[in-house]
Order: sequence, then C-alpha cells, then structure tokens
Amino acid sequence: MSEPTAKTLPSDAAAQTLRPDDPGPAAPGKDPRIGDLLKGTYTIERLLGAGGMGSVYLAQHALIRKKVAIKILAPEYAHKPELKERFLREARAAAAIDHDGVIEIHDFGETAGGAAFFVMEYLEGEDLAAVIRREAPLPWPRVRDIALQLCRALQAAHARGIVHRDMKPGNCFRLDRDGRDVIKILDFGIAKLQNPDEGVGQALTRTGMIFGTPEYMSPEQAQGERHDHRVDIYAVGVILFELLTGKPPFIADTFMGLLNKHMFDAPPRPRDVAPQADIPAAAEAVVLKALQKDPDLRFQTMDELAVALKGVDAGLAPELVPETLKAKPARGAPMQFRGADRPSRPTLPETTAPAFPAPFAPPPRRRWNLALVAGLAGAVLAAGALVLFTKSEPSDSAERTGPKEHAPVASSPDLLPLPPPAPVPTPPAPPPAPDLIAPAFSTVTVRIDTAGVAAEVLDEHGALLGHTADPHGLLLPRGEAERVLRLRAEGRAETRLKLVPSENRTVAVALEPLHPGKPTAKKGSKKPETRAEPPPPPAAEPAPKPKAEPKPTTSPDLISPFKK
Ligand SMILES: Nc1ncnc2c1ncn2[C@@H]1O[C@H](COP(=O)(O)OP(=O)(O)OP(=O)(O)O)[C@@H](O)[C@H]1O
Repeated sequence: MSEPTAKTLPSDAAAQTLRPDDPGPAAPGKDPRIGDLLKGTYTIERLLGAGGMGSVYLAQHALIRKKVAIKILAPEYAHKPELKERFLREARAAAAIDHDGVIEIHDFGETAGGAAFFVMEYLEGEDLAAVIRREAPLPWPRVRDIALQLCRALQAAHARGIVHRDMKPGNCFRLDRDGRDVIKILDFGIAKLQNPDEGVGQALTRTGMIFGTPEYMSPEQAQGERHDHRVDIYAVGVILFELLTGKPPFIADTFMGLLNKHMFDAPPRPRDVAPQADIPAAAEAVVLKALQKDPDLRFQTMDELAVALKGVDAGLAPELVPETLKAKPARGAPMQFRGADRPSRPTLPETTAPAFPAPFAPPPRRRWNLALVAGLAGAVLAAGALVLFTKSEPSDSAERTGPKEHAPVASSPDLLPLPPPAPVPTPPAPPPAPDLIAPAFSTVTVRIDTAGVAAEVLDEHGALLGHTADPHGLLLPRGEAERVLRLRAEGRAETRLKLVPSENRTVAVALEPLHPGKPTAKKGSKKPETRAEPPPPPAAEPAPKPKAEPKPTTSPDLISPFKK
C-alpha cells in the first residue's frame, strides 16, 4: 500500500481532520446560501470557513440581532443518515458539556433542502494554530494559563463521558478579553459519547478505525486500538509542546511516518527544541509526562495535569517513568502496547544536584516494556483499519528541520532522589471500558467569596490549588470526605475552610485583617456569613499559627526536584 504523502495536500493546509468522503474545498464563486433565512430566524451573512463535514457561516438572529455561527452539513451528506447523525452528535456533545471553555450550542434544525445545521455562539478571534504561527514560542505563564483552561474544559467533557479525540490548536479558539487569553474548544465532530445508545458511537469506535489528526494523535489512537480520555491528555501534551517551542514534537513527510514517530520515537525535550524559550525544567517534565507512550504513565485525568501545571511555579515536577522503546518492528505482525508497573524510585544521596541539569540519561533497561511488535502499515492492513485522517501535515513540512532523534528515554534520574512523597489520593482511573467509554471522573466547582479580598487557595499540604478571584472557581475531585482548604491573603490571617466537595457550591468566608484596628474591607460592606448549600456546611476557622511550612505535595507523582 503506498502511503499518502504531504505532497497531496493543499499548500496552506493546516492540521485538518479528515473524515470519510471529505467534500474537499468549497467551490469558488458566490455562495448560494448567503441571504438564506433558516428556521425563519437566522439570516446567513457570510461564509466563515469550511471543514470536513460542512461549512460554517456567520448569521444574525432576525429578532434579537445577535450574531451567531451556523454549521451546515455539506449537501452531499444530507442523505447519509450516519454522517448526519455524526454531525449532530458534534452539537449534542458540545451542548452536553455545558462549560465556559466549550463552544456553546444554541439551536439546530434543517435547511429547506434537508441539510442539518446547528447554531453556535459566534466567536470573534482566532484559533491557537494562528497564535502559534505568529507568536510561538509563548512564554511559560501564558502557556500555563491556556493549558489550564484546556484542562478545565476537557475535565468537564470527560466527567460527562465525552472524549474529544481531535484536540489540536485548530480546534481551540482564542478570544481576547482585555488582553487575556480566553480559550474555547470547538469541533466535537469525532468525539466519543458515553451513551451506548448513540449508534454512531459504536461505528466510530470499532477497533482498527483511526480518527484524529496525526500531529496530535496518541500512540494508541494511531494504532487504531481502543482508547479512552487519555488520548486527549496526550494531545494536550502535543499542544503544550507546540505552544512552548513553536514546533510539534514529531514532524514527518508522510502520515504514516508521523504515526510511526508517535508510536516508536521518544519526543525530543522541549528545552532542546527551543533553548531560547526559557522553558522551566518542571514544565518540560509536565509536557513529557503528558506525552508518555503508555497511557498508564501519563497524567490520568485532566485535573491531575492541571495540578502539575500549577506545581511548576512552585518548583514541582512530575515523576517520569522511563520508557524503553522497542525498535520499529517488522511489518505484518500483530501490534500492541503493553505497559508495566512503575519502577520503584531509588533513593539517592541528598547531595544530588537540582533537576534537569543534564540531558535525560538513558533509562534503566527493561524496567518495563512498551511492546510494539509490528510496523504500522502492516498492522493497519492486518486489522483492516479504516484510516479516517489523511490530510494534515502542512506542505512545508519537508522544508522544516525535524527534531533530532533522541535516545528513547523519558526520565531523569535527577527527579528521583527524594524519598517517596506521602501518598495523596488521586482520582482513580478506571480501566478503559469496552468500546472506549470514558470513565466518568467527577469534579465539583467551588467558588469562595471573600468579599473582594484576593486570596490564594492551598490544599492541606500547602500546594496552590487556585485563587478566589478565579471566575471559574476551583475544580476539586468530587468526594464525600471533608477537605481542608487554606486561604491566604496579604494582610489577612490565614483561614482554614473545611468543606465536603460533594457538589458545586459557593462559600462566603470572612478573612480577618491581621491588624484588626485597620479597616481593610470596603466601607459599609457587611461581614459575610459562611454560606454553603447543603449537605454539610463548610466551616471557616482561623488557622493555627503557621508552623514550619510543610513541603508541598500535590500528588504522589509530584516531587520537588529542587532543594529548598
Ligand atoms: N463558532 C464559531 N465562530 C466563529 N468561527 C467559527 C466557529 N466555528 C467554526 N468556525 C470557523 O469556521 C471554519 C470551519 O470550521 P469547521 O469546524 O467546520 O472546520 P475545521 O475545524 O477547520 O476543519 P475540520 O473539522 O475538518 O478539522 C474554521 O475556520 C473555524 O475557525
């Protein structure tokens, strides 16, 4: 089978997702839909762009004059029920997530000609691919804020059993809100819904079918194997890599070449790719952990990734488990991933230098196996795989210098000298259920109203969880056990807040001034009462006098590479 090559792509092709029967670019000339009135309500004004399944138009709500974006299924698909269903699934998936970080869906219907459409919020901005082209490498604080928004939105999707499966910069829209990046995730066209009644879902998840965009495709997805929400974690790792360095970790001239690299090659270190970019060592470790080949060795949830991103500024780096990558195998044989237990961490002398002073050392041999026992082309043939992507790599890829081949490693012994941190429970990742159903990780949003006083929110161990000023609130793993949050603000006594994160809630907490004589609260503002919805109301109490600051630990995987 001859491989499709990048030469077959349009010269300006950004990373695009291909689906079966892609209609290709829209015909030139005036678009006959301009001026149409859909559902007697939406007047189509102009074409915003065309994608794999249809075209997106700017339209105006006739009554309230609000701008909206309408995606209309390409006419050639109108009478293909499976494609129509898939198209509407995109709308349903995004609507089901109902999160600020995900495109909002307002309405849906059919044109007079029978083409399905759905109406979404109109986003005035640009996608992250444009930001990367123009500005990358981006500075770490900006990357962190963008990535945290992606984590929140995807955690909300995963909590509802929805896996995006096509995360890429082109599907992340950036809005500029007073100079701040606000990110919305688009295009749930190949998302997997948890509901098995979604018949198309089954068709979309047969073993051997490959979906997504090669640059951002996890090894297990590239392999056409069953996969779960952790493919989104891998893809966010690729996006982070690109934001930080300006380049994706893997570049190849052919699609198969790209997939091969995702499956068999260790990613280069971001700081080698962009030495000028001042990437924190701990940020590099976060990216590499997200890019581990074995999904069991990645962050297991978007929340876990978010915790690691927040830990970077505190000098915390995640543990990277060495991966021994097998040589590219001969074609034809069956292919599978096999993860193994994490190796126990050796305890090294305390005198070890700070993390990442030297390149990653070769991994200990055969600590675990990543057994990939066949060439992709052979395996794809053997599995009868239907490859549902084909256009992706910009045609300039051949001119770009690919990253150097690196030793197949993903670990630094310098990260290992600390004694194992106290175990802190992280949400367990259920094993992938049959047919790729995402485990329902559950989180709650807690908003803490401190009457305008900006405070940091720390966990019991002193790890930063967020800020009370964050309009999104704090995302905590849902649970019935009481948590203690520490609120810290300048000029205020540290206050402990006890709550059970069993449901979304807003809590009002008065942060007492350190010097009670000096009024710092706004004049006339009443001392807020602790306000919590049942069950058990949280209790706020002044913290005991701070003792020696405990070593921040946020997850068993986060250990400080830096000596304090
Ligand atoms: N809600 C929206 N507001 C503004 N522009 C949008 C909106 N949704 C999509 N677009 C723009 O419309 C164009 C087509 O989007 P669409 O999702 O159909 O395809 P795509 O993501 O470019 O391609 P593919 O889905 O094949 O990867 C893109 O340029 C996208 O940025």
